[in-house]
Amino acid sequence: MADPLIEVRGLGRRFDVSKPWLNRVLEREERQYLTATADVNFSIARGETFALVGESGSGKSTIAKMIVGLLPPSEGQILFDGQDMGKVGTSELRALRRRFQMIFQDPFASLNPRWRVGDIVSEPLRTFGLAKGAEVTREMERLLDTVGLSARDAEKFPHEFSGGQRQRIAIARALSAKPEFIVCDEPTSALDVSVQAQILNLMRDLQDEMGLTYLFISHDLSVVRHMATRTGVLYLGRLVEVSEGKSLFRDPQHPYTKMLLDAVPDLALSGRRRTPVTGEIPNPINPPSGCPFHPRCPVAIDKCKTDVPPSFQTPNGSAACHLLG
Ligand SMILES: Nc1ncnc2c1ncn2[C@@H]1O[C@H](COP(=O)(O)OP(=O)(O)OP(=O)(O)O)[C@@H](O)[C@H]1O
Repeated sequence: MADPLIEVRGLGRRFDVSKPWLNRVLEREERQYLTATADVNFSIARGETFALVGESGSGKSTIAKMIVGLLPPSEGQILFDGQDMGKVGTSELRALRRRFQMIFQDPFASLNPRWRVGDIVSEPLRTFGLAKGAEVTREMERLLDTVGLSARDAEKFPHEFSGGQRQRIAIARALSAKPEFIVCDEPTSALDVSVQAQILNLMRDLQDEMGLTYLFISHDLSVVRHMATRTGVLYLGRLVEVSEGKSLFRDPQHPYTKMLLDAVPDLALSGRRRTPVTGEIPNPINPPSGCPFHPRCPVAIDKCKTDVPPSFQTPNGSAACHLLG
């Protein structure tokens, strides 16, 4: 990819989930680690919406948090505009931080309930020195207008708004830092379906107007189909398939992607035979050897039990499956 804004290389994160020291000694247990993500690689081009999709616990939020610097990676690199985030100094990091923002699933939790909306939205303007004096108010009111709210809303508190309006406030706040890249972690999954569509359309309009780049995280394939320019499918912390545009939905390559799509009745099968959803997601503390999907895979071969599959080129992207090699 020419000139990606974000590059993620070999990104992994483990969590120490050991019992307290005394219990370990008494029960003769070793320390335990949970692998939330392992060897994740992808790039996001400027102006693109890269979606990460996967079931609960597949590692979506962990990746999002590492990218915005809320969680240090256990291994791998994150490059923002060519700069290795793990190697930049504090002042450079602060300057870079302004350029990427995050929108969370629950806007109520991410908005300070004791602050008025005007202060919430204008705080990044002051923090990053983007406006001074009367300019701050003018810019804050312009941002409220941009997201479909009004200047009168500036005096209110977050609890006076509906869920959709609160997400608009969170978007205005994110935009006030004048970011290039926004990580959207399940931004509409707490909202009613009709409100979801309004927020998704607002996000798309803002992207067109401002040339924003999105990492869009969702477990909802219908939402991903609406938003994504490219989609990555996560299974047990590993990226199993990446595909361009709508091709993931028309022509999925990885057996897990097929199973995931087939679990959604509204998504057309386009002539494929339905792959039945079988088995449970394994425990990430003790993941299967080889391909993590092999215990649930209807077409697994012996090699899948022993060897982690590399990523192979597919007609519209790549997929990590031995059968595609
Ligand atoms: N702080 C933590 N300590 C221990 N385990 C964690 C921690 N954070 C996440 N995990 C585990 O890491 C794995 C990935 O979690 P993550 O929240 O990234 O998944 P997700 O795909 O975002 O799921 P969801 O859609 O439910 O939020 C899960 O098994 C989760 O239990």
